[in-house]
Amino acid sequence: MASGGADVEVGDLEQVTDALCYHGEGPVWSPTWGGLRWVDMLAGDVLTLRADGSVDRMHVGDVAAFLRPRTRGGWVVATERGLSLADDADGIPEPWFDLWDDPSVRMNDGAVDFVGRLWAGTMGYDRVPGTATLYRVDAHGSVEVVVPDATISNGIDLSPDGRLAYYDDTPTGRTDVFDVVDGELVGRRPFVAHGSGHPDGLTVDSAGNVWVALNGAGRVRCHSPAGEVLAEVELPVRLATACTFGGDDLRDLYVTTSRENLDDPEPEAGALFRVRVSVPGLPVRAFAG
Ligand SMILES: O=C1O[C@H](CS(=O)(=O)O)[C@@H](O)[C@H](O)[C@H]1O
Repeated sequence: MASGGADVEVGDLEQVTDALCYHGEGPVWSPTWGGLRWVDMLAGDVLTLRADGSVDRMHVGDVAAFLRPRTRGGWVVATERGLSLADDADGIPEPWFDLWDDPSVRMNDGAVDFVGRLWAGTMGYDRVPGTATLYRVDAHGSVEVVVPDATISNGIDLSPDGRLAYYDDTPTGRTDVFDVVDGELVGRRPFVAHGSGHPDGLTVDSAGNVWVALNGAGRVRCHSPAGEVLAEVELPVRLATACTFGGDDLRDLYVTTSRENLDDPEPEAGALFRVRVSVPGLPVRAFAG
């Protein structure tokens, strides 16, 4: 079931795939690969939705955390501790470099900024507080720590003018917002405290609204730039993990789901869902490396 507020309307929810994933995450719409790709994160697989509705699966490593197109063609994928690069859309990515050695920490969600740098978030397999980091990686592979001491570095995205960055460190129960000044994230403050569910992936639409997947609460909630709730998409499964806009007009909101660690998953847990919305998303930003 889906419901919309005055400024944002949402249509009926559609199940796009069977429950193909153990832990679906990281949906990205890109003309580079002709539509939607997402990950079955802990299987280390990247899935591609073809125009006829079929799904291709490609194994890229022990973990496939998130992916983005590259400006020169091909794509980048975050694996367990590093980044891999492919030169063309359907090419298998080759390891580029690892960011750390510690096997207790893995990649999680990420994004690309307006100048083509990659933001790569991490988490400890045991979710030890303070062991996660948000890194920034430039086109040449130079790495900087942007947010230290997080616990589950999760969804991150920018406002349409690039001046704000919204960020989930899941166990805080909040989405926070930073000012982006000369590419640095400064002035961190709470944007929204979510009453239910765990803030997971997020995406910002072309009006600057922030859509947050609430893992455990089975919904995606749309907040205005002022933080008010404008709309909500309710899923038939508890573990809603991430969302992105796709389709030719960028008005299809795709939502990934999971059955990670569930003893009693719903039959649809791990499926991909889609709903039409009245406000389009923003085109994907490609990695410059
Ligand atoms: O992004 C992720 O988030 C979840 C965190 S939670 O379950 O919502 O608390 C985590 O379980 C998952 O492994 C990770 O990919």
